[in-house]
Amino acid sequence: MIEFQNVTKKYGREYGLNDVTYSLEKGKIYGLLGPNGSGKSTTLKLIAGLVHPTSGQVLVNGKLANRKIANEVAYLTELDMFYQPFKIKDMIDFYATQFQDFRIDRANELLQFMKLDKEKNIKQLSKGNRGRLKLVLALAREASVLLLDEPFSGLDPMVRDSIVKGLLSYIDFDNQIVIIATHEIDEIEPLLDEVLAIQDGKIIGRHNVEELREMEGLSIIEWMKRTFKE
Ligand SMILES: Nc1ncnc2c1ncn2[C@@H]1O[C@H](COP(=O)(O)OP(=O)(O)OP(=O)(O)O)[C@@H](O)[C@H]1O
Repeated sequence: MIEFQNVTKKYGREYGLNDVTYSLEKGKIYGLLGPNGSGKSTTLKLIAGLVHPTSGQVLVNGKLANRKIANEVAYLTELDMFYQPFKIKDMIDFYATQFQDFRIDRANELLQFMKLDKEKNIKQLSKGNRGRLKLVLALAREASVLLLDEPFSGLDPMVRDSIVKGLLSYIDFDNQIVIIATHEIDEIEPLLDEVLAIQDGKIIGRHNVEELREMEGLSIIEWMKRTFKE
């Protein structure tokens, strides 16, 4: 379980998050949706223990989220974090030394699925293939929390669909909490259990996706247009 308790994160005078309180349960896939600068990355960084709240606290599985929480949280960042002189296989080995829950057999399977050649140098990879490699590294871990920040950026629309479907087979639906922060809502709609709308550092709406569809007849995009207008 992830708990935000009156969490504020300020960067100088700027608010990244502004007094948010909510919790997320295991076994669900959440979409964190909002415009640029709304606080999506800040939210994920707080859960990953990479930044600290200015006030309030973030708990992951009952523990304060600090650097040590990286053992339990797999985080796909929007930034390029690759060490350029490495080959893909070196990156896989490096991750295996960093994280006990990293499964090399699963990484190899994912590399095949993503059509990546282990012998390729990282610096030779196109933006799309770097995006694929980031997904491989995050999904090869058996972490209780999986954070995906813009996981499909750089991937061409032709393959996004099949990659999104492929993702499903690497998610542990009973035990993992998955949070996907993205602008590409169409592709991920079938994956999501719940959506959270974030704006100006505040959660301004939260909904179960099936209920939206069945009871209100709304797609996520329609719900968002409504939520962000209010
Ligand atoms: N390191 C930083 N220093 C100063 N301000 C920051 C920093 N990181 C984020 N902010 C500010 O905090 C707010 C939230 O930023 P955040 O990156 O969390 O938004 P986001 O929703 O992820 O945006 P995007 O969709 O553009 O990636 C923004 O106003 C941003 O300018």
